[in-house]
Parts: sequence; C-alpha cells; structure tokens
Amino acid sequence: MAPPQSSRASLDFGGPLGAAALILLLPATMFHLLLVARSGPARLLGPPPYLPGPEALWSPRALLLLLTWLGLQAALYLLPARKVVEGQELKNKSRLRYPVNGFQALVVTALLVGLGVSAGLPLGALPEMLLPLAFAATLTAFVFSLLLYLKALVAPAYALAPGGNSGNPIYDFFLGRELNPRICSFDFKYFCELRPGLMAWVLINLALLLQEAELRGSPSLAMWLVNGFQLLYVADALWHEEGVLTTMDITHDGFGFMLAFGDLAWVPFTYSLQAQFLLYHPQPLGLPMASVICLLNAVGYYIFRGANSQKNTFRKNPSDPRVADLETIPTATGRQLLVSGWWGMVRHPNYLGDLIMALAWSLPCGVSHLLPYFYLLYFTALLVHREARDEQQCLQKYGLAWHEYCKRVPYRIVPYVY
Ligand SMILES: NC(=O)C1=CN([C@@H]2O[C@H](COP(=O)(O)OP(=O)(O)OC[C@H]3O[C@@H](n4cnc5c(N)ncnc54)[C@H](OP(=O)(O)O)[C@@H]3O)[C@@H](O)[C@H]2O)C=CC1
Ligand SMILES: CC(C)=CCC[C@@H](C)[C@H]1CC=C2C3=C(CC[C@@]21C)[C@@]1(C)CC[C@H](O)C(C)(C)[C@@H]1CC3
Repeated sequence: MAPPQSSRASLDFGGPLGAAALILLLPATMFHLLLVARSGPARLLGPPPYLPGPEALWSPRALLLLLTWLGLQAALYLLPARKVVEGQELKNKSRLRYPVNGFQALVVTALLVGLGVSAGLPLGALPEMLLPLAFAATLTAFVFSLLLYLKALVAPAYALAPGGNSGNPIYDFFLGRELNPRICSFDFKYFCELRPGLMAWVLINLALLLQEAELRGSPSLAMWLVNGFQLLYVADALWHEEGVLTTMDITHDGFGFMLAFGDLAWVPFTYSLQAQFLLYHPQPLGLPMASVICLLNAVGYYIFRGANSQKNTFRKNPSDPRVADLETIPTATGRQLLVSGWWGMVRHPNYLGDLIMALAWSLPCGVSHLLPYFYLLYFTALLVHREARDEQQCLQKYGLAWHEYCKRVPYRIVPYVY
C-alpha cells in the first residue's frame, strides 16, 4: 500500500470540503437541469418545477438499459484495433498501450442504432426516460468510483496519480487515487473518457430530434444545428482518439468520482441540455442567423482542432515537417514548449476554440432563456479553473522556461482580454 501525499501538497477543488460539496452538487445540478428543461418557464436559477419521487427516479429497466449500453461499448472497445499506441511515460519510466478504435465503435454503434430504429426500436421514447437513466448513471458512477477507490488501496506507489492521494478518503474518492486503473489491458479511464458518455450524448440528442419530428412534423432548424455541431464534436474526439492521451485527465488526474460521474452521467445528461430545451421550447431561427452561427462554430472548431493537433503532432515528433518550423523554448526536462503558431497566440488556444463552439451551440436556442447557456457558463468556469491547475503543473515541470513562455505569451485564453 502506498503512503499518502505530503500533507503540505496543496489540494485542488477546495480540499475535502470542496470535494464533498461537489459530490452532492454535481448530481443535484444535473437533476435540476433535467427537470427545469422540460418545465414551462425553464428558469435556470428558479426552483425545479417539482421534486421527483423515488418512482420517477428508480427504474430497473433504465438500469438494465444503461448496463447493456456500457456492455456494448466495452465489447466494441475490445474488438481488435488496427492501431495500438503508447501513452506518455509513467513514473516508473514505462508506457501503457492503448487501442485506437473509438471511431470504429461510433460507426458500429450508429449502424446498430439505425438497424434497431428500422426494426421498430422506439428511440423517440428515450427523452421520457432521461430522469431514471440519469439516476441509474449516477448510482453506477458512485458504485464504480467506490470500487476504483478500493482497487487503488492495493495499487503500487508508481501507479498512483499526483493528486488524489491526500489521505482524506472523501477528497481521494472524488479526485481518484489510481492514475490509469486497468484490468488486464482494459483501461477504465481511457474507455470512459471517450466512449459511453460521448456516444450517449449524441444518441440522446438524436432521440430528442426524432421526438421533435414526431411532435411537430419535422425537426426545427435549431435542433438540426445543435445535433450537427455536437455530433461533429463527438466524432472529432473519437477520430482523434489518441489525442486524449496528452490531456490532463489521462496524464495527471486520478480516476475517481469526478471523472467517473463526469464521463458517465454529467456529459450525456447535461451536455444534451440545448436539445432538451429545444424539444420543450421550440425557437424560430432564420437562415441568415443560422449561417452566422454555423460560421461561428466553424471558426471555433478550426482553432480547437488546429491547436490540439499542433500540440499532439509536436509532442509525438518535434521534427514532423508540420511543426518543425515553429519557434520553441527549451526546458530543463528535455521537452520543448511551442512559442509560435497557435501556442504563440495564447497559452490555451484549444480552450478558446472550445469556448467559441460552446457559444455556437447555445445561440440556436435564442436569447429568451438563460438555461441553454448553462453549458457556456459552466464550461467557462471549468476551463478557467483547469487552466490555473495546468499552469501550476507546468510551472512545477518547467520552472524558469515556463516563466519565459508566460512572458512571451502573456494571455491565457482570450488574446488581449484574459
Ligand atoms: N468539452 C469538455 O467538457 C472539455 C473539453 N476539454 C478540452 O480538452 C482539450 C484538452 O485540454 P487539457 O487537457 O485541459 O489541456 P491541454 O490539451 O491544453 O494540455 C495542456 C498541456 O499541454 C502542454 N503544453 C502547454 N503549453 C504548451 C506549449 N506551448 N507547447 C507544447 N506543449 C504545451 C503541457 O503538457 P506537456 O508539456 O507535459 O505536454 C500542458 O500540461 C482542450 O481542447 C479542452 O478544450 C477539456 C475539458 C472539458
Ligand atoms: C467538475 C466536473 C463537472 C468535472 C467533470 C469534468 C468532465 C465532464 C470533463 C473533464 C475533461 C473532459 C474532457 C472531455 C469531455 C468532458 C470531460 C470528461 C472530452 C472527452 C470532450 C471531447 C474533446 O474532444 C476532448 C477529447 C478533447 C475532451 C477531453 C477532456
């Protein structure tokens, strides 16, 4: 068993109290959003229209459906992959291997769903099951995180995450103790980060679109845009699946309640909020405005993809011709920092692109309600906090070279603003 982290190590998320609050607040917020989205006034900051009783939340059918979904995605993960890649170097200097077949899993899932729908699968009934499904996903995330916590008790020291091992059980349960928990070659964090939650998100969106078509004769333009933009985002994540191996979630954070709940419940049930809102609150959208919103999403995507690909290419092979001409700062670790190209514009150009897309996903819902802008508000807070955590980690890793980078590239996310 590994010793706890030094008690002097600063704790993220407000320490054990903050973690305890988030363990309660995140599910509560998710249920609030699900209830408010279908209520007439749809007030983000108002009280929920009613408090659901146990019979509205608990459904063995919903749990069975969720477990079948997880089983299907796990089976697709285990299918032979054409490509297997190595992750970042671990504390013991070894590297884990990861299958790259997420996009293949998306295509097979789409085919299965298509076959199911043409055979009479009532996908349009899914919106009515969101509450019990979200409850089942929350229960699953709690049980799963508990098992992960117990598994970490017998993990060797080198397998533990830099955070998440404070010795405080609530904090460690939230943040996650083990960096890459696995059974044989099945990597739980890599699997959960990209597959069941992201694909469930677009499936829920599609179900909402079909339900709207059933209710109103055809889906609205706003619903098409939200579905299209978010499908692009999810397909892009799975197409560039190996890019996730350089994100903070995989290289730094443990796998605990934050990511288990985030991946399995928060993403599918809150990221589909705009489509949920549109089903119950149809919004008029003309072609000129729709074109402007499409352009905004395209600009956001261009920055997001350009920045992420540039960094991933550079980290994989700094002499790759696509990045070899970029200016860099050497660091004492032997790794270099890009200081021109996207990463010379601001220190987190990928966050900027992601935020622009978040705005484009909300605009089709009009400006009469704050609710569809929840994602933009939450995401801004998440990225500002994430950026601060990343800065701290980079300062620790790169010291003076990081100071030099901050001097050369003074803005964090938005040029000349922040
Ligand atoms: N939709 C959603 O809910 C969420 C989406 N995201 C998205 O996920 C993506 C990944 O985000 P995240 O993991 O936070 O962070 P990044 O992908 O930005 O990774 C940060 C790391 O990049 C490396 N880096 C930083 N600056 C430079 C530089 N100048 N040159 C080379 N390498 C550099 C450092 O690691 P090292 O030097 O060790 O390589 C740093 O720790 C982003 O696009 C973000 O928008 C994130 C959270 C939630
Ligand atoms: C406090 C709180 C709500 C924590 C949970 C946060 C998680 C929902 C997010 C943390 C990082 C994420 C990433 C993506 C989805 C959301 C979570 C899990 C991501 C998979 C979305 C698609 C992108 O292309 C991505 C692969 C870059 C991204 C990685 C980070």
